[in-house]
Amino acid sequence: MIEVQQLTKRYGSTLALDGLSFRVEPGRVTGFLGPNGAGKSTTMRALLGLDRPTSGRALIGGRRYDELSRPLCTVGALLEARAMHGGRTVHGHLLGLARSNRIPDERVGEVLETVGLADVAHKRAKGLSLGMAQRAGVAAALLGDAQVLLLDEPVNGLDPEGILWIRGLMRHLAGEGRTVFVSSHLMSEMALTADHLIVIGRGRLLADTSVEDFVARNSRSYILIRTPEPERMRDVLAAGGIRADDGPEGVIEAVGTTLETVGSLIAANQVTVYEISPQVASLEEAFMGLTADAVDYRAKQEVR
Ligand SMILES: Nc1ncnc2c1ncn2[C@@H]1O[C@H](COP(=O)(O)OP(=O)(O)OP(=O)(O)O)[C@@H](O)[C@H]1O
Repeated sequence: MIEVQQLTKRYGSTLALDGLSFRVEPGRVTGFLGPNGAGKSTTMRALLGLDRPTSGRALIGGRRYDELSRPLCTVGALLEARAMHGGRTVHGHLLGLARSNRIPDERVGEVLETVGLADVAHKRAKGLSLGMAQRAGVAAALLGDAQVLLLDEPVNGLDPEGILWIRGLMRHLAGEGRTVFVSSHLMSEMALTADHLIVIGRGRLLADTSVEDFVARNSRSYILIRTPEPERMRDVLAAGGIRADDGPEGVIEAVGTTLETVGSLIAANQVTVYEISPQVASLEEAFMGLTADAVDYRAKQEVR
């Protein structure tokens, strides 16, 4: 379990985290979402003892990172894929990590198999593709067989096959009862992978919700109608008990109805229409709506 309590981090005049609190439960994949600069990496770094919070606490299994006796066996983390020294082999890098954490040498072979790098284990890090480096980073995170896993943008640099693999791996690890906390700036990716979502913006909590609820609340569907007779169309819809919202560029959005119902009303009342089509607002749009203020704030800050 991960607990973040009233976490605040200030870098000079930048307030990166502003009293952030949330918990990440075991047995499920929790997506950590926010636009660029929201504070995701800062939170992860605070959890891993790489950044000292200005105030508040970031705990793993009830302890600060620097209080853990065998950190790698408590929390496995993937932060920066290119963190390996270019001259070392993947095998050498993992062996060094294993030995400094009192993890048996055999474990290195096991994790290399798990991430599909057994064949390139003796290649130097600088010769690896970004996708391979990402897999090597995942291998390091798995090395200590930790109950808590922190993955910062793990799909970065992976090809479609790699993306499917990492999704499957995260689900598998959560299925084993582990706490899996994964950051991303893509809502669509998280909707496919995560069970639960923590959404932040400007270092503050914006949402703490199940993916199911987020999808149910934000997948807005409607029938788009483009017509040269908007007033008549509105009257016809109102007479049929259908709500009509104003869409962009003068279109009408009929909510809570079907294409068939609207089509029949149009035919029965002989309204001229240029377009009638079903629409579903994407999760990405819903996410952008939720975080819009946070993004605006940053843009304004940068202009100053
Ligand atoms: N070492 C640092 N010194 C100064 N400011 C920093 C430092 N690290 C982060 N920040 C600032 O803190 C804020 C949060 O950054 P952070 O990297 O945590 O966001 P993020 O959500 O991980 O973004 P991204 O998706 O772009 O990685 C940003 O405004 C960033 O510019």
